[in-house]
Amino acid sequence: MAATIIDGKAFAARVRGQVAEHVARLKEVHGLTPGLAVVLVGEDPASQVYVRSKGKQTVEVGMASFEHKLPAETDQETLMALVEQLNSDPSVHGILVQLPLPDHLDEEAVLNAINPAKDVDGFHISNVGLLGTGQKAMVPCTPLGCLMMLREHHGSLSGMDAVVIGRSNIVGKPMAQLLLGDSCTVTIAHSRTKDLPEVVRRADIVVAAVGRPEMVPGDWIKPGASVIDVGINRVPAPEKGDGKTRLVGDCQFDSCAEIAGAITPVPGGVGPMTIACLLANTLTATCRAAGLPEPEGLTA
Ligand SMILES: Nc1nc(=O)c2c([nH]1)NC[C@@H]1CN(c3ccc(C(=O)N[C@@H](CCC(=O)O)C(=O)O)cc3)C=[N+]21
Repeated sequence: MAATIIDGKAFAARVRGQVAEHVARLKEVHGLTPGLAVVLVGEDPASQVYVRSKGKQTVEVGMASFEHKLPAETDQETLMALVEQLNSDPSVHGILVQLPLPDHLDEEAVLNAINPAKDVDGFHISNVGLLGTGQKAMVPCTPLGCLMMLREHHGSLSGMDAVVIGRSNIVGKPMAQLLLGDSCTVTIAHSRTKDLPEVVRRADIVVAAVGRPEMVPGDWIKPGASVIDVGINRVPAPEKGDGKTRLVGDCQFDSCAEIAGAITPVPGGVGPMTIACLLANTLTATCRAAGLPEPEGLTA
């Protein structure tokens, strides 16, 4: 195996350490405690696990954590009213509404009701526009975490060929904007892309964000390229026993690791960085709201 394994778990722990230092100083010097509110509608077990883990890490870095669990049948008005309440609560600096929402709810309307300054997911239309025009925005956590790992590994990304596989609003599109902001030549590939293997073979940086288990094999990868695997797919693992599952990414780890220069594992890669960046964004939102200088190295 030739590739450097980018340890997202260790990187995320360092980011949380930096966040915790800033939080301690905010408390001591300014009497400010950053607060993150997470809203979960419904009882999806995977979502509950993520929300619990976010809440635990929020408290560990010294922030206040507010969890709002609403039943699956919650109506639009009730959810919008909760968002309004959090918007006007001075102890809440960041708001995250866990996605996906149940089908009967209007996701776009809910996300756009969040005060953009508290929009730590970066999904509000004005943050999307700010990012797209290179202005100061709240940046989506997963792409921000991917960018941090790439910058750490490469230093400058200027002039590199980057291929983002997947065009979602949560990962693919903002990832492409961030890479463009760091002067990569960016291609966004998707399900209709002609000759995807050839497109991917041109890339110095591959970001796989499609949600299809192990769809990128090693022979699509240019030797020495950096592979960032955003996929978190739970698949059956009969070898572990009846009904057992395991997590795999969108890339075939072993074959890609033989050819790549660097690769993120699943689990232990992008996932932990996503949560660390959520905490970083909450810190950033708190500093901006208070008119204080932003933490260095924790923003795009
Ligand atoms: N508004 C919103 N913002 C989100 O950021 C958001 C969301 N909704 N809905 C759900 C997805 C999913 N998500 C993950 C974060 C961390 C891990 C993570 O840390 N995963 C571990 C493994 C966890 C396990 O073992 O299941 C890892 O990759 O090492 C996974 C998934 C954030 N999401």
